[in-house]
Amino acid sequence: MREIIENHRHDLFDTFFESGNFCIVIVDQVGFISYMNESYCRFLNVEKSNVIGKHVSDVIENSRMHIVTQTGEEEIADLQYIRGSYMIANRVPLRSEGKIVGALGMVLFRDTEEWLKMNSHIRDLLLELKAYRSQLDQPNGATYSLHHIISRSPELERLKNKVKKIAPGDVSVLLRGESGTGKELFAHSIHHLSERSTKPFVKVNCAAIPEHLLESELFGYQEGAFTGAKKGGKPGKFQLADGGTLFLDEIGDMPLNAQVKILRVLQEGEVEAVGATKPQKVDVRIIASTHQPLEELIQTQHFREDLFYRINVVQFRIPSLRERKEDIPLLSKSLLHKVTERIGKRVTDFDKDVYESLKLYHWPGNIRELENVIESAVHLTSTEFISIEDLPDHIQPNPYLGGADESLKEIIERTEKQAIERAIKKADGDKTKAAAQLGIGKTSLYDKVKKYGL
Ligand SMILES: Nc1ncnc2c1ncn2[C@@H]1O[C@H](COP(=O)(O)OP(=O)(O)OP(=O)(O)O)[C@@H](O)[C@H]1O
Repeated sequence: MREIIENHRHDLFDTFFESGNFCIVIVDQVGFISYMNESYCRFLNVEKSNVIGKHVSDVIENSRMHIVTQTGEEEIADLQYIRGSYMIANRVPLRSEGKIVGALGMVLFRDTEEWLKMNSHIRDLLLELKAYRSQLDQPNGATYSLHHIISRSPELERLKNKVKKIAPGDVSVLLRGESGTGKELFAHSIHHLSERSTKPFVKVNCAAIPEHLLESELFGYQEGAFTGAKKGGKPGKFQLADGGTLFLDEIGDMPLNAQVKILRVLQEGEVEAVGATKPQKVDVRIIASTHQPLEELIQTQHFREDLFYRINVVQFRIPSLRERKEDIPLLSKSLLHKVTERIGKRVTDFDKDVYESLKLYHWPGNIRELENVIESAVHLTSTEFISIEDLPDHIQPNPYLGGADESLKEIIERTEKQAIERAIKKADGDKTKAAAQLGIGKTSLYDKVKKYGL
């Protein structure tokens, strides 16, 4: 930096002072002009050669440069009436070896028009920023995007890539997978990546709404539609999702009569609120999810085939956690971070053998279950690390099973040795008694004692 200044002092001076639209003037300690750049000369309509050496008050109307050299106080963004309008200027005293040797003046805006233009430009940008901020603050219902889906397995990476491809369109998506595999996260992510991302994302838990309320929940009702109906009526989930995405969670649990009605809305693009006299246009993208075998439900007439084809345009199967065990360490770390942040306890990692145990378990509840296990371990641990003992019993490795790389013969022999040892100890060294307790002959016991060197 220093080198640049030393070596190119003149060029730098010219670049800064002479280029662009800045108007710059430098005066000595009593206010005589030592320098005025081209831009300022043009603005004042004066010749450079004529102004150097003149007193600033003779050249610039209402100048305060000579005052600043006296007061030693800088004046920032000061309004100065000049050539019929106000300009905005900075005036800074120049010091050398502690003494004021002059002052530098710089016109920021040559008239208030220029300032107003800039002002309105900035205001416009600020308004735009505010609009974006309020859009972000106004939750549209979709909180998660693809980067919240933690994974390293090729299966999930492939899935994420496919999601990126189909998200922008309007096709209906059916998400399948066991409970807790992350279907809802994927639904959020699809919405986020779609052109509807600024519009609402509305979730309907089809399994949780009582059958008699389903119709009014989904399609809304008009004022006075039934006793107890709210004044002014109530919009349904379809109306709330208008322009955005409707996520039909657990669609396999939806009653048949509601299936018929949903199908009609999807076919006609219109909903009829309970008690309404005419239908209302709605534009929603459907994402449905299920852990149920819909094809079997169709066979047993619990799910309508026509609705199935309507929602099953693109289908994704989210693999269970046991099918992607390589995701477990990364997921566990990320969930540990999430849990510790939520409950405010400092726990930073897992002992190495914990990862092994987590990989051996079959995770019927998938990631939701993993999160619960981690949360309980965080509560139980008294150190910064989670150890095997902090895991629930059913996840702790079975001591008889041993490590994953042991052969069946090794596991059997190790277990046999431990059982014989324990029986002999229990019988206070009486081998006849120990053999009887184990249900084997005395000779057989002696052979094994010899074999295992007991
Ligand atoms: N890949 C992942 N990375 C991080 N968190 C995940 C991941 N997958 C799922 N989760 C978390 O696991 C929990 C269950 O996920 P989600 O609700 O999306 O599953 P689901 O398949 O919709 O379950 P259900 O069928 O029971 O509704 C949530 O807390 C979610 O944040």
